[in-house]
Amino acid sequence: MISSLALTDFRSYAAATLSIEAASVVLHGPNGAGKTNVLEALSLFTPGKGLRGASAPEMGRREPGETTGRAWAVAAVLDDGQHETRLGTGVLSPGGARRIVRIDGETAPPGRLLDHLRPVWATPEQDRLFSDARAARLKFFDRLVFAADPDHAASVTTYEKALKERLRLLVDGAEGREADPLWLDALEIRLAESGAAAATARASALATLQTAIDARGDRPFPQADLGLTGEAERMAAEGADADAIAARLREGLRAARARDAAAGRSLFGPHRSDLTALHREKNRPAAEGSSGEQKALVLNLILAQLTRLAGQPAAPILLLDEAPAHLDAARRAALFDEIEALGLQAFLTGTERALFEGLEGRAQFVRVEAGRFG
Ligand SMILES: Nc1ncnc2c1ncn2[C@@H]1O[C@H](COP(=O)(O)OP(=O)(O)OP(=O)(O)O)[C@@H](O)[C@H]1O
Repeated sequence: MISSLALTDFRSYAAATLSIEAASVVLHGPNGAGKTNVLEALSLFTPGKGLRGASAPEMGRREPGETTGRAWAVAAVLDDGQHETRLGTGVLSPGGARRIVRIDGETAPPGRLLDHLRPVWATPEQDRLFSDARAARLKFFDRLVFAADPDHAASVTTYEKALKERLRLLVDGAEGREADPLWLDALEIRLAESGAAAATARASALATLQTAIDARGDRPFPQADLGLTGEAERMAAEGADADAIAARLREGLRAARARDAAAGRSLFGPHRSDLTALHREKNRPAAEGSSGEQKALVLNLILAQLTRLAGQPAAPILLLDEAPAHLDAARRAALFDEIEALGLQAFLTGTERALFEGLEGRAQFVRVEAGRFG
């Protein structure tokens, strides 16, 4: 577990350290105190832009009137009972855009963080996940896939880059500038291969998550029947191999060229897939549910994710922003019991300590105020 955290010029924190003594940590304090900033700092111990999807310069502390974020650092000690690992990330110069990662003092590729820690987060933005825009939902799901299957991020990045290039060529072609047909073919091959890999990883993650949801029963949250729209994902779920899926994607991409060029958008491919969920008990689409119901479904999905990650060598940690929002007292209590039963480390935020009554005596309570720990 993480045994200490140090923030230097990160968001609202000039210099703050927190020594962690319990598996669960409750951060409570008024609005704007800096609670979410702590979760964001912890979410940077995995590749990517963290829980707010922010850029590195945004995270550097700015005094009123300052336009450039300072050089910042987040450091943690990970203690597995046998030995300690020091994890660090930050930028070295004011406004620096590239965050670097250090493990035990050595600069390391961000992907190496996955050998040590797998943060999973739930934020208030997900309260309407199922009625939100499709792209946000797919991104959420891709992150769940990636946490257990790091290659998935590379497939998605390769795919998205090639998709942009293909569209540029097609639009250029439509405007009369000659598009190199060989280059277009090459891009579509790359799209088909990375798209098939991504769809296969998604289908397999979906099956594992559904099994975990089913095994969890309905404790403490309602269950979802998950699905993925998208032809490639359907083929993968039915057992088609990557070559067959890639061949189908190539065919579809080729057929979509004229339409994409005219629309100025890429209308075919697994970037248009979607995660669907049915509230099992009510037999209704999750999208029709209230914020509280959607939150409960998302939390069940996140708990299922944690169950499947628990089998892996790198420890999952749970970051729950505004955890008690939308949850009634019974669900809150059940959530706390569940976190303890999973034996994982969790960081929870909320404005009132009283909302975490069920964790009194079981968690470490930290008062946060104006970028300081009380
Ligand atoms: N780069 C930055 N430099 C300085 N302060 C920042 C920076 N980025 C954000 N802040 C400040 O951090 C504070 C927000 O912190 P945070 O979102 O963690 O609050 P919170 O305790 O989670 O609040 P809430 O309960 O409203 O969600 C704001 O006061 C904001 O101005």
